[in-house]
Amino acid sequence: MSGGVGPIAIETRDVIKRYAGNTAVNQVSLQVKRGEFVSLLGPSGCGKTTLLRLLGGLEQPDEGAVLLSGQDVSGIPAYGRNTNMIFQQLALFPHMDVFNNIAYGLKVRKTPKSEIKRRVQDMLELVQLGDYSRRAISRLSGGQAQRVAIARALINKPEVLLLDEPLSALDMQLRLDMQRELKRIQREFGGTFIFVTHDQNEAMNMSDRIGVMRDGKLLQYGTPDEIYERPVDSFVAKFIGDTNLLQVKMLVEEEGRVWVQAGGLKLAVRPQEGLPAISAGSKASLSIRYEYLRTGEAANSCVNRLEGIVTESVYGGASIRYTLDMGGHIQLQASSLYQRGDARYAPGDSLLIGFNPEDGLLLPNEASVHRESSL
Ligand SMILES: Nc1ncnc2c1ncn2[C@@H]1O[C@H](COP(=O)(O)OP(=O)(O)OP(=O)(O)O)[C@@H](O)[C@H]1O
Repeated sequence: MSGGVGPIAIETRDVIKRYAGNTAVNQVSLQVKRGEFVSLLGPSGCGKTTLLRLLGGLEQPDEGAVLLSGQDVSGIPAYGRNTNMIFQQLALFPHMDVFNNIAYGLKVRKTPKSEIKRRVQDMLELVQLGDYSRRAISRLSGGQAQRVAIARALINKPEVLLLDEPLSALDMQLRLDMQRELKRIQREFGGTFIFVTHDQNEAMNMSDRIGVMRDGKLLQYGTPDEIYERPVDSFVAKFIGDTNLLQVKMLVEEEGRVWVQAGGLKLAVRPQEGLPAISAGSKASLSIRYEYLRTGEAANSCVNRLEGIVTESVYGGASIRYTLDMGGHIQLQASSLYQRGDARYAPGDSLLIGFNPEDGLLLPNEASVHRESSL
């Protein structure tokens, strides 16, 4: 298989899946290109696993269609599709060694022995377990077992590999290592991987595109940059990264700026491209990422300048996070890059903070928009 991103590998069209009165997946349309690494991200119960199982044929849609390489595969069970799945419980065969675990799919298909040997060896090289062929499964570390599961799932060259939180049982350091490993394996193998996680950092670290889900809906589908910088609503803004969300009232739009009011504060923000216009007098959310708020000297040159009282100061090595009381029950958090010798503020200090119109994002309050970033 060649690397790079190609035509659409797998796709859902308005897929709906219901369980006894509960709509687990609600009209989801998703397109994943060949060679992409896509994560499905969202809180517990939002429908990620159900969507993955629909892609893999472990569930069938009540409405809508699933297409694999342009062919409608709705109704075709998992064994009839050229997809494969890895679960959190890796389900390796404990009584077989590494070789036989990986070879299993080929043996079932009665592949000639010499070919099995060659392809298992290729897979062992891919996952960097070249010398582990005869090792018992019980004698593998957590990370090695993950690699065996990946090799076993890839040996039949599935068009799409579906991964359901396979790293969530690993401790933090190993989990970070395996994130990098999975990306490397995906690049070398050149396949299409779809990965379910509820960990936003994991999704950001690994993905070409992220699908953010909530209540069975795909709220937004885009690159990590798009999702972080242009979230479609306040839920996505808060779910990915740290952000201040202020309830604001729209005042007027003038000279390319929208003036909004939050408590006693009047703030200028840039009108939003690609989002529905919010009319004067109505309510919206203003999202300002912690790191977009400048503090101290740096705030002086900002269009919006505000004075707050520090209520908390948390030292994080490379940065400091301040919590500020802005009066009128408004609290803001600001994260400043920190180098030894920089000014530091303590609880009780007054601190000037600021941001420019382009660093504030006005968002509709509800998840009332459903936008897919253009492919
Ligand atoms: N087999 C089933 N029968 C009944 N309800 C189900 C079934 N599978 C899932 N659901 C329901 O569908 C909804 C979506 O579940 P799903 O497992 O897809 O969510 P998820 O986002 O993967 O959650 P988690 O991160 O907790 O695994 C939930 O309300 C769940 O209870």
